[in-house]
Parts: sequence; C-alpha cells; structure tokens
Amino acid sequence: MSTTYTLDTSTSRANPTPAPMKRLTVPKIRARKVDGTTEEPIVMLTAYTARQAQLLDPHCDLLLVGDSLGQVIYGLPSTIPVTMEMMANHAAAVVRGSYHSVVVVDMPFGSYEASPQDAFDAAARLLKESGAAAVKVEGGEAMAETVAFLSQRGIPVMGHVGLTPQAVNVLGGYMARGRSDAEAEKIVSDAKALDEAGAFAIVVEGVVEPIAIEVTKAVSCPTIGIGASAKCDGQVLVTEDMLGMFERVPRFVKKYNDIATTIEETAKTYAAEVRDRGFPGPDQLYQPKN
Ligand SMILES: Nc1nc(=O)c2c([nH]1)NC[C@@H]1CN(c3ccc(C(=O)N[C@@H](CCC(=O)O)C(=O)O)cc3)CN21
Ligand SMILES: CC(C)C(=O)C(=O)O
Repeated sequence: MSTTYTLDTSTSRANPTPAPMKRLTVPKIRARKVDGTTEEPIVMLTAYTARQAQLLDPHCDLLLVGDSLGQVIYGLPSTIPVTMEMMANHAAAVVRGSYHSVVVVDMPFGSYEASPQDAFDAAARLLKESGAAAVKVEGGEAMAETVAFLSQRGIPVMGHVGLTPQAVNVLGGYMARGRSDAEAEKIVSDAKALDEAGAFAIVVEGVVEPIAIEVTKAVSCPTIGIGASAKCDGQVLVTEDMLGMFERVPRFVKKYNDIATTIEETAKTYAAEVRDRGFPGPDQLYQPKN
C-alpha cells in the first residue's frame, strides 16, 4: 500500500523530496560496507517529531527515534523512564514526516532485556504502531541471542556498544569507555557478537578513538560513531545538540548552530510586541465584510 502525500511545493523546504520517492532500505544500508570499507559515510540524525523529520530526511540515510527523547523532549533525568508509548508515538510521527530515510526506533529500557520473546513482542509492537523499519538495542554479547532471534524473524536490529546510556546505573555515569585494556577488549568482543548475530549496523558511542577504529575493522556491518572516530562507517548526533538547543552537551557534540539564541530572541520580540500592542497588526486581523 502506498500513500500519496500532497505538500506545498512553493518552497524547497516544504517538500523535502520529490514524492513519492522510494525509501532506502535496511539491506541497502548494510550493503554500503563492502569488504570492510564504506566509501561514502552513512549519515544518521535523531528525529522525534514529524516536522523535524521532514526537514532532516532529505539529508540523511537513517533517522533514529532515540530514547534520548526522554531527556531532550520530556525533561527526564535519564533514558531509564522512557516508555513504549513515547517511542511508538514519536516514531509514528517521524515515519509520517519522512520519505527517504530508514527510520530506526530505540527499544526503551525494560522492554527487551529479559528475553528474546519479550524483545520480539515489544519490537513488533513498535514497528506495527509506527511503520518504522528497524529497532535499536543497547548491549553486546548479552544481547546477541536477542539480535539473532529478532533478525531471523523479520525485525532488523541495530546494535549499540560502548557508552550505553540505559546502563547508567551500572556504569555510574556517562564517561567515555575503553580506557582500560579489559574494557577495550570487551567493547570489541561485544561488537563482534552483535555482528555475528546479524545486526545490520552498530552504534559505537563514547569510546576512545583507537577502539572505535578497531571495532570498525573487526565487524562486517557498518559502525555508526558518536564520540568515536571519523573512521567509523557513519556518524550520528542528537539533532538538538547539533542545532545548539542546549547549554550543556557531551564533549563529542559539535554545535553547528545556536538555535537556543534564535528562540530566546524571537520570544523576546514577540513578548515586547504583545506588551506594546504592536501585535497583532493589520496583516494578522480579520476585517468585517463591507
Ligand atoms: N541531548 C542528548 N545528547 C546525547 O548525546 C544523549 C542524550 N541527550 N541522552 C542519552 C544519552 C546520554 N548521553 C550522554 C550524556 C552525557 C555525557 C557527558 O556529559 N559526558 C561527559 C563526560 C562524563 C562525565 O563527566 O560524567 C563529557 O564531557 O562528554 C555523554 C553522553 C548521550 N546521549
Ligand atoms: C545518541 C544516540 C545514538 C541514541 O542512542 C539516542 O539518541 O538515544
């Protein structure tokens, strides 16, 4: 079933891609890495809303509905309290707002760790309710069985190793990983286990650069780095971090803009116009029939 969307084409921003355009697929993303190398790096950004997805979609290969929405959208202290409902609803919005990118949805903490069966039920629900193409799970060797179970039953899985934020209570914070030999070896073996289990790509977050490079060489599927290395097969950032929405961001963030200042200044201008009765003006008012 295909749906035709009608969008205002008067500006280039309104219509992100010439619709209908065929979406990229998980196998096409997986196939970008050939014999250990990815010629053109894979571009991923987070998206949580339909309009955000529309604007990002033409520039990305993958859109991640990250559980970072707990902090970024809901003001929660960590990703631990994020629910299935939040993930399904935001993922559905992102699917509706995109035509081109593969949409990946994070499985929230508690929905997948206990057993492959639990993980399948939760993942199937997320895909049914949102139309997303794949899920992401945190963890390495411990999740390999689950990754195999899902991917053999029609659910593509993206892995996530290194700094895994859902393990904040075990790790004790959001520090970079892989500084000790034991930790470095564990990250590499985790990534290998996910690769062998059939993960179609693996996020490598917050690890020292040599380990990110070693992981990228050790696995057959593409690695997507965040706080990792430019030598990963792709990169991801939280969109709001990239845009400069926050004062405090992880060291690995490059702020490409300063949207927070734009929002503050716009709100200040609006407030001043309301207070001096400059808004609404003639252009914003309905005149009676004459
Ligand atoms: N906005 C946002 N961006 C993210 O990248 C992100 C989220 N939220 N939420 C989920 C996780 C949490 N992440 C984080 C959060 C904090 C640090 C951080 O502040 N790290 C410190 C060093 C560790 C410390 O001192 O505790 C740093 O300087 O990078 C890193 C990753 C990554 N993810
Ligand atoms: C930071 C990315 C990789 C993520 O997992 C998220 O947005 O939750």
